[in-house]
Amino acid sequence: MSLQIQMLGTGSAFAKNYYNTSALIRSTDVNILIDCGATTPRSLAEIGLELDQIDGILISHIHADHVGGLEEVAFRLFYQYNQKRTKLYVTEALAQTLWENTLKGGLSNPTEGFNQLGDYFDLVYLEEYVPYVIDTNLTIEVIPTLHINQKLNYSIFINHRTFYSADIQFNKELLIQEVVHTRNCHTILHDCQLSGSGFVHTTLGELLTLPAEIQKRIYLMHYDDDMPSYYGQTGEMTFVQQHALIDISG
Ligand SMILES: O=c1ccn([C@@H]2O[C@@H]3COP(=O)(O)O[C@H]3[C@H]2O)c(=O)[nH]1
Ligand SMILES: [Zn+2]
Ligand SMILES: [Zn+2]
Repeated sequence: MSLQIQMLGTGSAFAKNYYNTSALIRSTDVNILIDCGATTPRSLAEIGLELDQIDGILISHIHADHVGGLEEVAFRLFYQYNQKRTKLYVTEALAQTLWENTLKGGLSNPTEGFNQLGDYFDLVYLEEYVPYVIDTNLTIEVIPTLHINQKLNYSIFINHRTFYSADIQFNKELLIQEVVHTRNCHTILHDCQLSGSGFVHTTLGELLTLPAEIQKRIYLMHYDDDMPSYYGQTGEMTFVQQHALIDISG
């Protein structure tokens, strides 16, 4: 069984040298996208993956660097790919706000009679903390995490053993207790704000307070353009590079 994560982008919301952070889960049988920022369609084109080769899209939260490419994907699947549909993995609450507050303006179409998210995507509602089996080799689970006060946000477990933070404020207890001690995740993909105070993201300084044994499992993503100047300053953690493939089959 082959299971890999390919980073489509590794940059922060404001990075210009790196695409928006998003990832492709590539299993033997399916390709599942985690988030779809404004730059994600370009990154997919660069790796030669057609939109109709994506079996589903999982959304963490509705900031534009995570959902800004969804309108393009929806339109292109419909108009360029012969009304091809893909699955959208979301909690019901997130689906509601994703449509009402992000996509409705562009995607609603009175002529076609389109006025809901389900007119473009096959909605698969995820329950928080409930593993969802995509196929025999791939299970995903979303857990609510804190990013912006009172805004829906999810982090993701892949096959129980890989943790994808998406955008979160530092949560040391979650990482130590749940991610490492309870689940023994071998791979942790974590957002990382390199300078300044965190406020809505996890900072490099915060991640450096983790034990080395945990740092060894961490790939840093969602970084700013000054990332190269931090080489050698990330303890046991590694910057994941755009388009890099990480084997998570273990
Ligand atoms: O309360 C707020 C809300 C937002 N922001 C900035 O806007 C960005 C939106 O995308 P992001 O979540 O990747 O990163 C966020 C931050 O850079 C912030 O600093 N404080
Ligand atoms: Zn972001
Ligand atoms: Zn965000």
